[in-house]
Amino acid sequence: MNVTITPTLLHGSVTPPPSKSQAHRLLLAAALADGTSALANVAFSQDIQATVRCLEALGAAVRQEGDRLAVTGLAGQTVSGKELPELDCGESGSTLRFLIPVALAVRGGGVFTGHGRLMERPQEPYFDIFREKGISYEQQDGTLTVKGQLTSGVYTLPGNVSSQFVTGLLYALPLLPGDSEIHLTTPLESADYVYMTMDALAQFGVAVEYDGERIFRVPGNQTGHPAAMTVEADWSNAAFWYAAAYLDSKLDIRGLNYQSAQGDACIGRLYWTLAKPGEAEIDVSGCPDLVPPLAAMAALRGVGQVTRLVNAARLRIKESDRLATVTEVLTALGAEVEEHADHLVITGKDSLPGGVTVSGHNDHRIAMMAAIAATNCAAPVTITGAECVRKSYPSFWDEYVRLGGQITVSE
Ligand SMILES: O=C(O)C1=C[C@@H](OP(=O)(O)O)[C@@H](O)[C@H](O)C1
Ligand SMILES: C=C(OP(=O)(O)O)C(=O)O
Repeated sequence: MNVTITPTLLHGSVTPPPSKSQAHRLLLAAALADGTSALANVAFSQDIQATVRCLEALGAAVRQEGDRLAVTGLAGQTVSGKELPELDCGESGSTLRFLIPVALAVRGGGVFTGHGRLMERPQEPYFDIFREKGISYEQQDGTLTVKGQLTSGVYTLPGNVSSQFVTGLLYALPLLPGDSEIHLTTPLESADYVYMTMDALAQFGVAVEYDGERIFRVPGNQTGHPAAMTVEADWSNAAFWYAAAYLDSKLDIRGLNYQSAQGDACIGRLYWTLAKPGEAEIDVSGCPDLVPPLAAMAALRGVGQVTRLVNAARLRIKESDRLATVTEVLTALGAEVEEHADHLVITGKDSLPGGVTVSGHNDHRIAMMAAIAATNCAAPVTITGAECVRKSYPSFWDEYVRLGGQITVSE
């Protein structure tokens, strides 16, 4: 699907969709608990559909009524069958990395498949652990099979490849009979995502400890208890509407929790950082998903205003190489962006020429960035593969139109 945008500012009120990261976490905790949990305000983005499908494949029962889910957890159930479960993770890195250790703990392994770029995204921190612990793994033709007995003990891994490995272990290790520890060999990046994990586990009565530096202590033998939870609005996707507002759209962004555990809530603070004149440097190691909206803001910050988005190496291993795709798309629109190995330097302008076709790179956050930057372009912008927003925000284009955005859709 191609979307052609005739540039116009947006106006009106908008409530961001339910948080994808929080929904993944609550679903996992519910699926491992010893009873039926009630989750409200769940949106069925492709990534959440992937997590639901995989949890069902592991043996949890999920019943849907509108945006509510009743999830009956696995704890205490005897899962029949010796076959390894088949887990189709779609394009969701969270689903894959959260469920690899969980599948080992509850089913002795699994056969994981993925689409798009998913199976090319790194899993080495797990593979290194598996070699040390005698768990077999084999990756070929887009399928990853893991098999073995996960045992309690010390798990050593880097903290700067993806926090998703730590989250996966924090779900799996409490299920084992003995106590475990996670030792990080490098500082933890995206730390707020791990705090969000600990928060979700705590809601279901599972306790883990973090020293704030390199060590997690995870008591074993923990069974979570069911809970009733409502998924918060998504700060990572709210950031695109913040970017639109920064670029002069008149938006009332509603429904957000300002005390949220979502690290991307810092977009509120970063908005004001970019509103001040002068060179700005933003360390994005804790909030990598904000780079596309921040880059759109920086590109239109005002003539000659320099913004540096630093500590961004991990952006290269997302749905696309986001340092390359942010640079390519914004440059095509007429922005001034320098791509470096682990950072971007963006020099602001007052408006962009547009008048081009750009690829969404099968990356929801790149397509949404282009849509927001297009509000400040002089000539129409076409985004190819625009349906990729479904990964986290299926209603994005409907909302864009509802807010006055002018688009035409073609195949
Ligand atoms: O745990 C999560 O929900 C996520 C963690 C982050 O990944 P990294 O920890 O790999 O940076 C983030 O980019 C991703 O969109 C969601
Ligand atoms: C990187 C993302 O998700 P995941 O790693 O779960 O695929 C994202 O939503 O931007």
